[in-house]
Amino acid sequence: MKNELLKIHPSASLRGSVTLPGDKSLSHRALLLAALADGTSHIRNCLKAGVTEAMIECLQSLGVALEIENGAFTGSADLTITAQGMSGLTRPEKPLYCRGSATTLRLLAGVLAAQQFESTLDGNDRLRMRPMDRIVKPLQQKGAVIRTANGNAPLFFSPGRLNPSEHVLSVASAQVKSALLLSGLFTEGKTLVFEPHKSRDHTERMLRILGVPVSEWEEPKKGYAAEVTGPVERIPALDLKLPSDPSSAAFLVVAGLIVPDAELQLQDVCLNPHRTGLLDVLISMGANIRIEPSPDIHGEPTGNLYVKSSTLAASEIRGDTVTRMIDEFPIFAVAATQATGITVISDARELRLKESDRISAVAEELTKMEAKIDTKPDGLIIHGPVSLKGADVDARGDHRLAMSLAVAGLTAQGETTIRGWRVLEDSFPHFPEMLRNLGADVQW
Ligand SMILES: O=C(O)C1=C[C@@H](OP(=O)(O)O)[C@@H](O)[C@H](O)C1
Ligand SMILES: C=C(OP(=O)(O)O)C(=O)O
Repeated sequence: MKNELLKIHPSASLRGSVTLPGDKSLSHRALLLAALADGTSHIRNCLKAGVTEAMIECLQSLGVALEIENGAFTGSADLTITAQGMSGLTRPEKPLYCRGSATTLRLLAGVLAAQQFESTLDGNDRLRMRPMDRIVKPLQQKGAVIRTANGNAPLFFSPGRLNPSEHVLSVASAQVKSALLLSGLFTEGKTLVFEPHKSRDHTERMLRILGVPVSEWEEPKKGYAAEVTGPVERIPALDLKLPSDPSSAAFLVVAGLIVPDAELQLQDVCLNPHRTGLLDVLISMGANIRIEPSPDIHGEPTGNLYVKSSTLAASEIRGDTVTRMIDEFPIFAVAATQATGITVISDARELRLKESDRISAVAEELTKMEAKIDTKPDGLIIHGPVSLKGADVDARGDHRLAMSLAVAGLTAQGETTIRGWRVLEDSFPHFPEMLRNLGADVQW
């Protein structure tokens, strides 16, 4: 098949300034809250990629009117969304298909659990393998009526009455926390969620700027609390310009560090403190990254990043840092192959439950490029620095693995070919083009 392979050759230099697509997590929340708002919302710089297209299609099936203003597939789009308020969604005629996006499915679950109509949430084969009990059980505890296929998608929702509830999560998860807080908007009384480490708090921040109070505190035994009180009668229409995605920025940050003569500027990146784990870790490893903060955008810290080629030293990562860089481990592993010493990642069992088993997949694919990586049940041990060798590698249906392998290819001797690379269109459709514009030798 034509264009089946992405081919990468080593790059001596990478230079330029880029604006990345809108943040994936913020785009999901903005779309969903706009679908519950009163009237017409405007979302600028919304991520326009596979995962948000899934959310857009699901919302259209729920009766929400969406217009994509600039139309072009640029990685971001300006959207106009017209909705009928908190009780304005309508019964979908067919199952809502979330492709491979757990964020889409889990956030929607929180809202569908509260509707007075039946609906079904489903996804692709990989999403059907990911654990959904983590949202289904607490939502059932609140009174939601949900049937599953053994704790996995598809999820079948029937009308139920939601009760106030308290949940103590065993693993920090912004998707689970957000699903519960969203269901709390439809619950008479309090919905309270504790998590052991604080995960990204975009839902809390966005609800607050829309005038919905969210209380947060910390308790010694139960952890970090987030609480909403419902029912919320009305959400005003949104008018938001979203900052760029730090998880997409991560690929260019690492490319800028490991390519020999590199100097990159990344504009308007979301710097929510629960997303900046990778930057903190890389800086502690000696990375030449300058962060220039700009004024907050709609309650989210934002800034420009300046990255230059660097010499890295190995690091140990565990605990809440894992939560703060949960999507960045595939690309972090590439950086660690170039760092002097042994990098150890622990407490990261969750990585086995993402788009791929990111512990095995990262180790196996980078080993094909002659990286020295051992796996543990809860993480990776990476020995560096090694001279990577170009190889024939596989994205395994995981957008973040595809882009990480492409960045590894920029420093590998010879040619790296990536099978199944188009999966990167799930979150960053213009990544290969952007790399090429910065001076990389990338072909497809
Ligand atoms: O809430 C979100 O937007 C997300 C939360 C994280 O998942 P978990 O909640 O499963 O940790 C992250 O991996 C995902 O890409 C986006
Ligand atoms: C894990 C991810 O997404 P999701 O859980 O939404 O599929 C990701 O984007 O890296």
